[in-house]
Amino acid sequence: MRASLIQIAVDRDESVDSRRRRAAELVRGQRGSDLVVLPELWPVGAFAYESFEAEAETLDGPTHRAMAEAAAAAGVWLHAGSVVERAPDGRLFNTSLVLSPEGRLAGVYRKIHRFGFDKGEAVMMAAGEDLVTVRLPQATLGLGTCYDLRFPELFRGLVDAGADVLVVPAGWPERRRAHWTLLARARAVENQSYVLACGTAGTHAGVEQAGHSIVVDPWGEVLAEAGAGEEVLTVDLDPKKPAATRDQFPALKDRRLGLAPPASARP
Ligand SMILES: O=C(O)CCC(=O)C(=O)O
Repeated sequence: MRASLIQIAVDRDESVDSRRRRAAELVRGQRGSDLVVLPELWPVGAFAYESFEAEAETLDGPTHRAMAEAAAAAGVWLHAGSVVERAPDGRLFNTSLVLSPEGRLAGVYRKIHRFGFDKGEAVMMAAGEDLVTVRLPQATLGLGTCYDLRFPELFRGLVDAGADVLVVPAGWPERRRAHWTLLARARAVENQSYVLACGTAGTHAGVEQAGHSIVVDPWGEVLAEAGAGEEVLTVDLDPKKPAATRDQFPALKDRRLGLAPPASARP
């Protein structure tokens, strides 16, 4: 199973329309891959909070349309990264779209953990509530977005729902790049799953992006890692490897759920 991560540059000098056209062209160029992944909020920029309202799209908006056409033209499954979605009730969500090789909408994931503490995304956007997996012929994708990577229970929930390839689009800042790499490897090892973590390059809203998109196998080995600039990272995955790893080293079977709280915390 061939996966290509498109680490597109999100710089403040490029318009959203231009980047959307460029992203579509990059996706079209990935014919031969089975799965293509774009990063978080690449049309607008994950930190371009002042543009969120103006660039918000309905689910069937311009990014969806452009990406559906590009996925169908390339004949690939496309995790189209995320967009600022305006829901019918007016709320904004950080929403990821997965498209089939025919351009059909196969999955919608609204980011569950919003970043920013008391500002930015955390106050401007509503939180998703639902775990999302998407069944491909070769694998089951489990979806997370950027800051979600810090919350292991989300990914464990995805594994319990059958995921074996965890896909994490992001707009991760350079300043915390060491966390990005460490957390991607941790999520792969503890869940005995592939992790495809696709970030952005460039600088927008004064935030330098980490780049360094990374593909980790279910044993925690880094199969490929991008540099800082715009780049397409292509890697071949073995769809049998998550199950083989779980058979050979069956740590997931040793989970102890529902442990009692410490005696001192009991009423
Ligand atoms: O957790 C982090 O350090 C970065 C998270 C982030 O930038 C995001 O979720 O947009």
